Amino acid sequence: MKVPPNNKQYVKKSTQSRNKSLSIESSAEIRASLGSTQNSSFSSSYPLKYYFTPHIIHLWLKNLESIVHLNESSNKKLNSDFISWKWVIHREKLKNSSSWPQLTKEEYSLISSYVTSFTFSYETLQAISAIIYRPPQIVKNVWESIKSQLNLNDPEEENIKKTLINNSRCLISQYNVLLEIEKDLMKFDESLALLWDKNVISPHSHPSYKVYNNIDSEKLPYLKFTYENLINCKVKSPDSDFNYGCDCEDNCQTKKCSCAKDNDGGYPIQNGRLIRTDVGAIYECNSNCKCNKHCPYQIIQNGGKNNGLFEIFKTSNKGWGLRTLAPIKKGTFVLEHVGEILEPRTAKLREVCYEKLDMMAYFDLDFGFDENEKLKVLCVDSNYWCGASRFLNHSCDPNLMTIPFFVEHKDPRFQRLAFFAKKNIPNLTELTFDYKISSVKFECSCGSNICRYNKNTGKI
Ligand SMILES: C[S@@+](CC[C@H](N)C(=O)[O-])C[C@H]1O[C@@H](n2cnc3c(N)ncnc32)[C@H](O)[C@@H]1O
Repeated sequence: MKVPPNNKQYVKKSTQSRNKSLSIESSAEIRASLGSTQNSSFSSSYPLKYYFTPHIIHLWLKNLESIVHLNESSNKKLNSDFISWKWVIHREKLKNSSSWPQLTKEEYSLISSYVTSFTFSYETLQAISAIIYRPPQIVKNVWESIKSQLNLNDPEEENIKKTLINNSRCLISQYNVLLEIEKDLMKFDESLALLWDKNVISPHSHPSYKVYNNIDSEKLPYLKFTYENLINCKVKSPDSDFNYGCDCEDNCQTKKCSCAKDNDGGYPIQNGRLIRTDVGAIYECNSNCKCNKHCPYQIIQNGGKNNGLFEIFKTSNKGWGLRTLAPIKKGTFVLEHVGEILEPRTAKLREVCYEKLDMMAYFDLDFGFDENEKLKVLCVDSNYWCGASRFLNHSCDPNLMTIPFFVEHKDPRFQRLAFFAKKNIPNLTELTFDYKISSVKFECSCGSNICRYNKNTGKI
């Protein structure tokens, strides 16, 4: 079985941490919830993270999200059952057994508690399967037998459809996605050991960035490249009160422009360069404004698609990295950090999964929010849907810095993230920024002589 040379993917980029409320014991559990009984192939001495490509993790998470997003009260019961020690221990035991033992009384009564309080649905079935770590078919059989004892109707295909239709449109679209995902995951089950075999996994996605590897034979993982944020369907639309623009008749040539005034101390980019670094966030003109794209307050939004200037390359000690193929002047907008925008509950769920796999790939969009407003804070996940910035490594002496910015929606939740050059950056230099990780455990290979994590130079 082949194991990738370096599959450490991410570290947490936000300084704010969240509490755990849902625990995912192992991916085998999810496979079990999808009907696989071949859990023995999964036990191995290799850490779980070695088995997962960003694509697989993405599919896996999507499936899990559809399970836990039923409704508030259903979720409460499902979550508390999922994390209760009783079922955690139970799952551990089942994971180590080579065949499925007979259903226990406790498992039966757990299923029973759902039959009496929940409407049958595909999602509930999967969630129960995940809690007790049994294939959904077993759970379904028990569900049906309990229903018939209670003299209730058997779950029919039509009933399932009706339940789904009664739920939100979002859930219906998820149902189809779920079926697709299930197919994919079944394939994944069969070829688990081959996942990292270069002959089987050829590069599927074709980023429009150059890719260069003179270190080893590893190919770029299968990712979905995007230039714009993709908004997850569970995220509430921006508040329309914040969709406004300026009335400038002169293409914003005077400082009277109301968008420019949104910026503390005035619009901070002049002649294409950031003139102040103490800006909280940058506000730009947008399609609601009377100006055209030649207005001086539309710099970031017009520079984001410059993908010819970067190269994704293999570093000797940090996995893949990103470097510039042209010199960059201090203060220039370099690129936007894009990915999938998630609402806090989905983000929290993914965080738990990523933590288990020791790979974090998200930014909290928390600029301007205080500690009490965490439930409003959206998050960018760039594990799978991503831009070139996904490959930016950490440095304690970075050449990039992040600044939030707003264009179309000035709704504070929908802030976007821009990387600006902190210094003049010569051609072929690796682009880096400071992840601001507080953990002492971070094994930093930035190589800077002011490295905070290095025993000799560090302060952390
Ligand atoms: C956002 S990803 C960057 C791209 C990554 N190198 C890759 O190959 O996909 C973050 C991950 O890169 C690696 N990394 C980034 N900066 C690093 C550093 N200074 N020292 C060691 N590893 C680093 C860690 O494995 C981290 O989890």
